[in-house]
Amino acid sequence: MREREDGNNGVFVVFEGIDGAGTTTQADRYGSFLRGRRRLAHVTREPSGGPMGSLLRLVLTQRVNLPSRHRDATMALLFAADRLDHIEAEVAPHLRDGYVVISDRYELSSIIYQSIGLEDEGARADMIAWIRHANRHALKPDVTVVVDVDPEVAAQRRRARGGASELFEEPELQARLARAYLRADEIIGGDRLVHVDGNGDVDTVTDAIIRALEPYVGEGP
Ligand SMILES: Nc1ncnc2c1ncn2[C@@H]1O[C@H](COP(=O)(O)OP(=O)(O)O)[C@@H](O)[C@H]1O
Ligand SMILES: Cc1cn([C@H]2C[C@H](O)[C@@H](COP(=O)(O)OP(=O)(O)O)O2)c(=O)[nH]c1=O
Repeated sequence: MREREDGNNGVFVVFEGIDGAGTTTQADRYGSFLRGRRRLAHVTREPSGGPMGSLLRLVLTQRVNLPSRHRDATMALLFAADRLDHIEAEVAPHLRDGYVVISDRYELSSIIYQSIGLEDEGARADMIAWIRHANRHALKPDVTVVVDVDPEVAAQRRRARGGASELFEEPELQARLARAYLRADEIIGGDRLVHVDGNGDVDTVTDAIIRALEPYVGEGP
């Protein structure tokens, strides 16, 4: 356990990937693995369960519609606001208490999803810089795990999971998102990021995640 400059003792881990990559499954399993090793672990997700996160869930399920002209920017601002609320209400208090906090999605989702609609490289780079600026007060994760999965595999898993499809769940868009996640290091160079192949069965992926995170989280209390 480390005493960080910001007074947090815990470790902040983020799981990222396209829809159906298995991040929810793997975040839960990693939390259970840590608890089995007698570590304090708290699993959470974005959009959060707070007021802005609840509004975002209504947008994602298309029960609330945002103005179409600046939808990406509006979404990025809502996600950034939800993130600050999530940190203050849930992430930071657990880190202060020494927990490993595992968030299913965080800033990288905003960077990738809210810029993917821009075809022009320059316009996309500008948008990413603006999103990062909007998130400048958000605590940096100690490590982000990107669970890379072929879009066809993820689509199959979403079908098996069932439920209504959400805002971003179109095959062509998901394929572009998968390519963007593979290149995440180029986008957020400097931040600690590890890639794990998420195409295997659940246990194989969990084992790979445990190995990849060991240098950052450790195994013992
Ligand atoms: N490695 C895996 N192999 C097969 N099915 C998986 C795997 N990981 C997750 N699933 C299943 O795929 C569906 C989507 O997984 P989920 O964890 O909800 O994905 P995400 O949170 O990334 O959208 C769920 O029904 C889950 O049980
Ligand atoms: C946190 C975050 C999520 N999202 C999107 C990604 C997902 O499509 C959706 C989260 O929905 P969720 O139901 O959690 O999807 P999944 O379990 O499949 O990951 O919100 C953004 O576009 N920007 C963000 O900053």
